[in-house]
Amino acid sequence: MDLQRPDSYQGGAGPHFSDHVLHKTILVGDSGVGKTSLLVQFDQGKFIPGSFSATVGIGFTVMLLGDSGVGKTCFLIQFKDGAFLSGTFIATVGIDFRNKVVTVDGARVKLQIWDTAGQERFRSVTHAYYRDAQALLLLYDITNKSSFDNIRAWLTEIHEYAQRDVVIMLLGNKADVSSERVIRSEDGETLAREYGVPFMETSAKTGMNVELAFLAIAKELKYRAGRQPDEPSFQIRDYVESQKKRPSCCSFV
Ligand SMILES: Nc1nc2c(ncn2[C@@H]2O[C@H](COP(=O)(O)OP(=O)(O)OP(=O)(O)O)[C@@H](O)[C@H]2O)c(=O)[nH]1
Repeated sequence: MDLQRPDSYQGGAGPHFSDHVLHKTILVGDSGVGKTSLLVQFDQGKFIPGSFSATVGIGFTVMLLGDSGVGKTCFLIQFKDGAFLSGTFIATVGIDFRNKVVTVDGARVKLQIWDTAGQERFRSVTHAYYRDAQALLLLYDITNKSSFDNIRAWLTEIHEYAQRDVVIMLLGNKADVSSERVIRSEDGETLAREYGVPFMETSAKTGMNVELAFLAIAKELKYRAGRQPDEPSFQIRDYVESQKKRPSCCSFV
């Protein structure tokens, strides 16, 4: 396999993405062969010895789901690197992943985030990964009605393939494109309430609520993993409602 960095790649920390080209590559192989180390070496130009998750102490797996083109890859890259991939849209093939460590109430929590292909033809591949996920971020595109209409079908699949107590969050992405909005924020809220899941609108372009989505998930999972006696109870829906930002302009056509 010949891994070519994009022309704009300069090495080191920080985003260096070409505006026009996005290469998507999947690393496959048995557990422990060094897929993560290879990815870190390519991304940061260094080898991190020892077990990453062992060093961090606590880790969770989060999966991004939703129709093709809703912005899952951009959402992940905005969270991981603080950059937005504009330009040509290249659909994800199969599954891809990134790690990021976040700090929750003073503790370091590693999130391993799986970016799945939204296209129907990859569904059987992605189903195989559902059971390993502790949280699912389910995205639709506020400018694309069918991506919203398909949320019920996604939830049916989730109930069929995922863990019974998986944490689910519904996200209406591309909230920055208010002029092309076709799904009202209230519609997202109503659907989320019906299924008892937290909801917010996000923008992988501006970064609105992107970090909050992952932080809320990390808080909920850490809370579930081992609540300390003096720790107050954590309600993810209340937390999201109190913290989320709303799009500044709410024009609706
Ligand atoms: N304006 C705007 N565009 C976005 C946003 N998120 C993604 N896009 C654009 O939407 C297109 C699709 O984004 P991707 O992140 O590749 O979509 P995906 O959900 O990963 O698609 P699949 O890999 O096929 O499942 C790209 O052209 C992005 O630039 C957003 O928040 N705002």
